[in-house]
Amino acid sequence: MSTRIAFLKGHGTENDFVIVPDPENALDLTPAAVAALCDRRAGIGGDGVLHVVRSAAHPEAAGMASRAEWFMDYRNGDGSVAEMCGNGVRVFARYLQHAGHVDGGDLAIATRAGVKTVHIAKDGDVTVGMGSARLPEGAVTVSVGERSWPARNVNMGNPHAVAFVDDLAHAGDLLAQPPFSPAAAYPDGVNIEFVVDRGPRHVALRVHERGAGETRSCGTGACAVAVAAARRDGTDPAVTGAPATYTVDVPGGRLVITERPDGEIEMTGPAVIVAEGEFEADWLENAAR
Ligand SMILES: N[C@H](CCC[C@H](N)C(=O)O)C(=O)O
Repeated sequence: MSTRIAFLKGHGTENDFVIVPDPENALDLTPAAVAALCDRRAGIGGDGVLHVVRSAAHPEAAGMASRAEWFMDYRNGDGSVAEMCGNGVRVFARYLQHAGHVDGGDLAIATRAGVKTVHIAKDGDVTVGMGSARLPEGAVTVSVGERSWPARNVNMGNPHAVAFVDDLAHAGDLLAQPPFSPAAAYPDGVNIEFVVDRGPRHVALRVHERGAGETRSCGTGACAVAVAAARRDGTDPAVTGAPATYTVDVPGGRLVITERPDGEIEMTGPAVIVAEGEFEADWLENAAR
């Protein structure tokens, strides 16, 4: 019997993750190993992996170790690396609390998009300081079948194209990534959100995520949608001087996004640890071949 490796399953509004605690960064989590873990038939299953590493033990996070003890080494389910995962940070914080590494309240987590401040509330919700959005210039178009829409290019540390549509069904089956143009707008790929209105400052989305396909929720995507909606609605906090709060319904639940006049964006939503277990190191090695 080979070494057994501990894992947990968690989700944030049904964006689900395989959590792999590895404080000393001892595991060689190759893209193939991540894809094997995320395989919903032959593996554990998930939209991505949250590799839990002490910041001081990871070359990409050592510089943040004085500000954040833990580094979220996030991987998409296809094995690719992404700069940031908003639902992932909430679940990561919940794991740190579950494992006894932190109490509730305030903590900081290192990510590839910098150190994020997190608050674990007593009511179970987790709030993440997501930083501010960048809005690259240039028109972008996304298409599904015969339909095309203008999209807002929003970067939350990772790239998003936000399209406002009349009906979320117009996004089709989202089995493949919708075509976008110009290709140069997103040289490293893109997460594409389709958005409808549900009421004043209340929207709903579907999303095709880079490296994961259609997911039940995308935290950075919900932030990108709130930012795009505020620019559309004339509620841009940098212009009005007042915070803009949007309720964003995702297929897996509800997120609340507040953008402040200084540009800082906060996202609040649930985070749940569903199960924990072990897998055989030999299994992963063979599955990842
Ligand atoms: N697929 C995304 C990363 C995960 C984002 C999403 N799960 C979130 O909660 O922000 C990307 O490649 O940029």
